Amino acid sequence: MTAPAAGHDVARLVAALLSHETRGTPGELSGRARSLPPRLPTGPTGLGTSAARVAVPPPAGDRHQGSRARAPEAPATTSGPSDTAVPELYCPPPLRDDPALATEVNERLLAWAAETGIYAGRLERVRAADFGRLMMLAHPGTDDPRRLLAAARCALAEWATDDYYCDDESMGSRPEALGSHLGLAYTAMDPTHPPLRYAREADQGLRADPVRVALRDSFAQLVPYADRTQVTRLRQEVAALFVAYAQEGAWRAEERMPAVWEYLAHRQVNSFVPCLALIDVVDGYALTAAEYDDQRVRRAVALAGTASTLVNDLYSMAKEHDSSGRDFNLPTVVAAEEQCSPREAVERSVEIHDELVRTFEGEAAALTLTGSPALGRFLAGVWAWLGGNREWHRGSARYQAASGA
Ligand SMILES: CC(C)=CCC/C(C)=C(\C)COP(=O)(O)OP(=O)(O)O
Repeated sequence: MTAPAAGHDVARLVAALLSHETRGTPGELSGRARSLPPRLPTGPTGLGTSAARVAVPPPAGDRHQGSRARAPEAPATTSGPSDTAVPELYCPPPLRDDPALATEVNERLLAWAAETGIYAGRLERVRAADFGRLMMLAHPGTDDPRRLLAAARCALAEWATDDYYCDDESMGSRPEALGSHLGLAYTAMDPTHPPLRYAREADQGLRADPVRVALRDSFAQLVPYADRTQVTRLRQEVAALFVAYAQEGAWRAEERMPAVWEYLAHRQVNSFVPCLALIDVVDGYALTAAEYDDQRVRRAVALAGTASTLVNDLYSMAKEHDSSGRDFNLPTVVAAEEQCSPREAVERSVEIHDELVRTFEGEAAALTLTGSPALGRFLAGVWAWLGGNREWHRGSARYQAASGA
């Protein structure tokens, strides 16, 4: 069964409820959520599960609520060919829509991208992709553009690593250079300590490439907001992301389509997990390293990270279809393995996505009951991130037009 997606009408209702009534306990909040229209997923819905629901985080201050919500939402399909149109997904709605805040973050991000040199000559496409809007939608717990920008810089630097080194030949990606590019990119996040006689060259090497400049600066600019354990956590997630970029490069070099299980293992790591890892940083609190590393929490984050990235697979299919044909996404991998039609592969991919989201929902709700308040807040932030991520993907020009940003 595919659950209906909640739309802006429900999101506005939630935002209104939260803006006036969020002072209660998570339990009270869940009680209110129960009285909302049944289309709003807030936690497990089976008998006896009402106490174990994910409490949605309060949206940031009133100035960004309600009145600036977007006009009626677009249909839950892409404008691509019908066999790649995206069916409804089991996913929460975005908790806010504040175009002014999105634009502010987007413009600041553009200025930063221009300083670093990433996407030179393509900044208009970056503007149109509207990563500021992604941050605004996915992090409803703050309306501070500086905090949203800190996360946006990291995301854009990670995206640029993918575009420049892995995905996009028109941006200079070369399969044979992938390993050496990723190796040096890592040093932008975790500086090398060369013997003195090589220090100058090493420094010049870091400055010579816009992706390295962007990665280094995105980490440097986290410092006012993130403690050391949070920075270490992000570095670890991005290092794993780079390993998965190399994995994808190997499939290209081998001209091999991975098995579905193998692709899913990959997409857990080549995923938006680095974005999820910054949720507490953006919202101004710190989940302890011990809780983030708890295997149950890692599992929940991995489930959400994979699901949110499968949303990317579904919405970027049309763009990837138009590219060199060397892009991987779940429907393509499913179609190859199951020898089914593109439409059937999309439907199977949606089932996989929905299962992951439902599993996250149930397990996060249980963890919220047993973990610290910070963990509950973090998991609610992940849930909100899922809703913002899906909303951005279905509207972003990045997935409507030719690739490049
Ligand atoms: C923001 C971030 C962590 C990005 C790194 C991983 C990444 C580029 C994705 C998860 C998106 O996947 P894909 O390479 O398919 O991206 P596009 O469809 O080209 O946007």
